[in-house]
Amino acid sequence: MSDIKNESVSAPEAVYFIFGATGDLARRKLFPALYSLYREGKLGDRFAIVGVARRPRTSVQFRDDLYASIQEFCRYKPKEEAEWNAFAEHFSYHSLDIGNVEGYRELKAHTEELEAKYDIPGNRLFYLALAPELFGTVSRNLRDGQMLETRGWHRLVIEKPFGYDYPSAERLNEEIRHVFREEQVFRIDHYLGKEMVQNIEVIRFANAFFEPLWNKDHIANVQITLAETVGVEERGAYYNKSGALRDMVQNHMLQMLTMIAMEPPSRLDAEDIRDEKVKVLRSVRKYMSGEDVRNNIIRGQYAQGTHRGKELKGYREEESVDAQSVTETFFSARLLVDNFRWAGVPFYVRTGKRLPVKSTEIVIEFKNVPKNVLFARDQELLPNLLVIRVNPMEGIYIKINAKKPGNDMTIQPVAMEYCQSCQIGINTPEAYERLIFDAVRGDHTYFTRWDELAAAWKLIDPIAAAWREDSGDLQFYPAGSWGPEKVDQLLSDDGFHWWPVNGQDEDNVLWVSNTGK
Ligand SMILES: NC(=O)C1=CN([C@@H]2O[C@H](COP(=O)(O)OP(=O)(O)OC[C@H]3O[C@@H](n4cnc5c(N)ncnc54)[C@H](OP(=O)(O)O)[C@@H]3O)[C@@H](O)[C@H]2O)C=CC1
Ligand SMILES: O=C1O[C@H](COP(=O)(O)O)[C@@H](O)[C@H](O)[C@H]1O
Repeated sequence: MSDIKNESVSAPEAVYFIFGATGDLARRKLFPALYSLYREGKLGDRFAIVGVARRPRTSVQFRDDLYASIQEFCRYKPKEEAEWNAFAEHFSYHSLDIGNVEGYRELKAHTEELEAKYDIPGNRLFYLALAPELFGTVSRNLRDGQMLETRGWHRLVIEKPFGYDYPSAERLNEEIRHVFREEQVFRIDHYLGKEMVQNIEVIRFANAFFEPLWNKDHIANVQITLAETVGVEERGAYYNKSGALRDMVQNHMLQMLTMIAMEPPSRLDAEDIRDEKVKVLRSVRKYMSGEDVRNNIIRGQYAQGTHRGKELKGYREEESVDAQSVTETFFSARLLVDNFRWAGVPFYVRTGKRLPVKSTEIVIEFKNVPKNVLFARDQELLPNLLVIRVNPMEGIYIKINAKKPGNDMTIQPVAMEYCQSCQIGINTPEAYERLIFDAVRGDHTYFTRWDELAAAWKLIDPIAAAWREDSGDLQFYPAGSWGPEKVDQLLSDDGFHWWPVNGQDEDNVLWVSNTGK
């Protein structure tokens, strides 16, 4: 069967394999996503899910783990025993060491039984919730263990991080591509599954308010913030090698930037959209010298601090982190997109752990009207803002100037807010639900194509190289603060400042809002 996109509203019949089924990602994200899809009738009845990992586990124990995961992390809770059993019976567990090809032959026999039981025509989706070093081995052994010899489609879903730099990503890609074609590969960036990231296209291209203004003539700067309150938690060993640059910037931050900056695609088709995104990444100015990197990028690491009265340790004291580590837990940059649309418009990005709030927001700051307008003579006009709230609040916020009621011409900024999460709940459906559903239907739109990924690494590698040469620019910031002090200077040098996130200023004063908050 060909690997064509299936537009139907429910998933085609398939066996889903979760490699890494005993791991954290499966427990916190994948099982809950599968249950939500089931509850919404999107999986139908003809499906099977096989958990694969090394440790011995019976299918009954596996279903107990599944139940615990749904109870803790899923937005739906099991209703009654019969309903739960009807779902859980689709799950089974297969213990296998990724490197052992014999194990795949046993898996094949198990899968064929499931396909016969549920009348599934050989469609197989392999989700690799595994360390990336194992991707190549799994791909090879799926082929050598004859797991790809059916008449149905075969798709591979892979998690980030995809490589450590461009050369390692290319090697990884080669290993996978010996077995799977590009159109069979779905590289996850869960930010692309978020409601408001997908909404960027609609906000931009379906509004006469914004579309004509979306360029250097009308936009002064763009600010993308991805702030987290958490530290590295128990992922110190992974994070210490990755840092914010590889963990967040190479993927989520650049993906949001491309959605904001891309040209309208000729069709709303996965390949057309991804073509436009690649063009943006190729237009982002590369910082090749140490001086360019120092002038445009700030990296920081959290030191001891406090958050809401709680004492927090510094990064170097975290579990599995080297006491001399120079890994950045904070990144901020002035990025430039050197094309006709964006020439000269700074895109300021910042992301960090142990910041004061959990918030992902994109602020579009518009250029001001000419200052000689009569009423603006003796008043400082604030710029118009469009704020796209991505996470955890979801919505759109517009700030405009209006006359203050009264006899004179005093101008005040007012806000118009569409708070989506207040109305329909946060992140509904969750990113992983959308992405699993898209992958099983063969829709690549919100997955990263290889050339996108390659272009992103080519932007990141020179920054990492400059940092390796000179770690002297690492700035420490107290946990619970907004990062190194210098991060404000990045904008003030250009005559701008960061807009507060979550609609709050530093003293937690809410902005004017028509929702009455
Ligand atoms: N956790 C998260 O929130 C996120 C994770 N990711 C990525 O997802 C992937 C998985 O992460 P996570 O779940 O946290 O990792 P964990 O360490 O929690 O789980 C790893 C899984 O891999 C299995 N495994 C490891 N080696 C083998 C092997 N040789 N043969 C068979 N199974 C093996 C483990 O099974 P067992 O121990 O039973 O052998 C376990 O199920 C990683 O690439 C990570 O970067 C990406 C975004 C977020
Ligand atoms: O991919 C990752 O993302 C999370 C943040 O995701 P969010 O959806 O909660 O905003 C981050 O904590 C983690 O370090 C990173 O690997």
